[in-house]
Amino acid sequence: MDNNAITISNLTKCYRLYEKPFDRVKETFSFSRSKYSKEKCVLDHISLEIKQGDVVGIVGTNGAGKSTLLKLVTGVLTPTSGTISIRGKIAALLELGTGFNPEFTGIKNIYLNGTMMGFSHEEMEGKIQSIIDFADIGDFIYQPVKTYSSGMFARLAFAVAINVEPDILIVDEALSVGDLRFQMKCMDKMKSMMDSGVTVLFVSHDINAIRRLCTKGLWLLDGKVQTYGDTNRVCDQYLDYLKMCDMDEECLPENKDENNSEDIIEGIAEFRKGSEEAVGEIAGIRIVNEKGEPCEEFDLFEKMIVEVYYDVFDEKVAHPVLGVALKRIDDEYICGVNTMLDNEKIPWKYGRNCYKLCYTHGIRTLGGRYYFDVALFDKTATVPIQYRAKIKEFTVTADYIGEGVCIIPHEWRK
Ligand SMILES: Nc1ncnc2c1ncn2[C@@H]1O[C@H](COP(=O)(O)OP(=O)(O)OP(=O)(O)O)[C@@H](O)[C@H]1O
Repeated sequence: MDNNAITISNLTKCYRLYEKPFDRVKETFSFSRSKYSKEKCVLDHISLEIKQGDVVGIVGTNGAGKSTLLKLVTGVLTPTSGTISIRGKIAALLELGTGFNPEFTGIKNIYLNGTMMGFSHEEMEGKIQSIIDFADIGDFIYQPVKTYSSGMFARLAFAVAINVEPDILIVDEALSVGDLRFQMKCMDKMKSMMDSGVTVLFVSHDINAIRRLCTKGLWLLDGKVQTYGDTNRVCDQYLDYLKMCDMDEECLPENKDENNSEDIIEGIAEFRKGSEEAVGEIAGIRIVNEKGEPCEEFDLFEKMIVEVYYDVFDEKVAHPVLGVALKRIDDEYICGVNTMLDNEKIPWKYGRNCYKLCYTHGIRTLGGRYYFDVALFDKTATVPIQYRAKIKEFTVTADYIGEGVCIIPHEWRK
């Protein structure tokens, strides 16, 4: 038997969209079965296995289908096709209001929620005091929830969801509601639930929270699973996608499989004499690890060597300079170095030359996709002999979850 808490197979959720409200009536009563609607699939054949104890962070742009997925898992919505099988009791924190009756008091809603989760009245009696204490909304607990502020409402919803000892907890972006102290209290409680093996599905636009809390990441793109697996990898890919979106209207995701790996293995084209006026030309670069193996992926602390191959046609250039610029996929300039600044003299002999830049202590940027620009300059490092932008892309992987642009070497002291 598998140890899945949630198994989702071929799950699809579609809506019928009608241009005018009356079109729905026309379609229902049409003898010729004419269609007056368009079908919109917001989740498209999703299959997922979520193991017991997994804490899955779900990311995706607005409208990707995250909330719909959570609502289907909790049973608030029914699928158009496909199946979901659940093992254990679910508690859910969905959009404000879901699962609560506005006319009922807080207390009555607690019992109502408990019943929906499968607890008996007696079982809920044993839990009610801890829920009331956790919510901490004073006498409002005896008032109808329609009189609550959104903060009070969130407190009650949270208090119920995390005090009923669920096997599966589902949280849709709810943490941002309520005051800071309450958020910390909830986070504390959620963390201990995660540590005690509760399965969690957690939708958030806060990527750093997902990195810190989740054991797995799920990226939904247009109702489909784009990636599911290692949290950092999923977050890095998703962030790169967002950066690309900023740059590119079409917003196409990076498809790693399309990368031509032959290029890395075969390396650089042979020396060919350039045009009359050319004095030198960059043939290409290889990014290799400590063992000299070409790599596409580096841990942020891993030694990286950039081998720059260039062809010299005119040996008379005095003190040429080699520059290497590291940039993030969204063109953010991370770090540029050149041989003039470092008092290095590069070889400049007719034919193929090579000079290597070694990042001895690793790239130390946050995880994600980056690229190099490489250039040859005159001795002042201002006039380019040749500038090759975006000559090679690569990925930085990072287990250390810092924030910002790079991880500066550091230590803590008393
Ligand atoms: N009842 C409905 N009828 C038609 N379309 C709907 C309905 N409910 C949701 N949708 C559409 O389904 C898509 C997915 O919505 P969903 O709320 O799941 O996205 P989301 O990823 O949670 O987005 P957000 O980050 O903005 O909360 C959206 O395009 C939304 O407009």
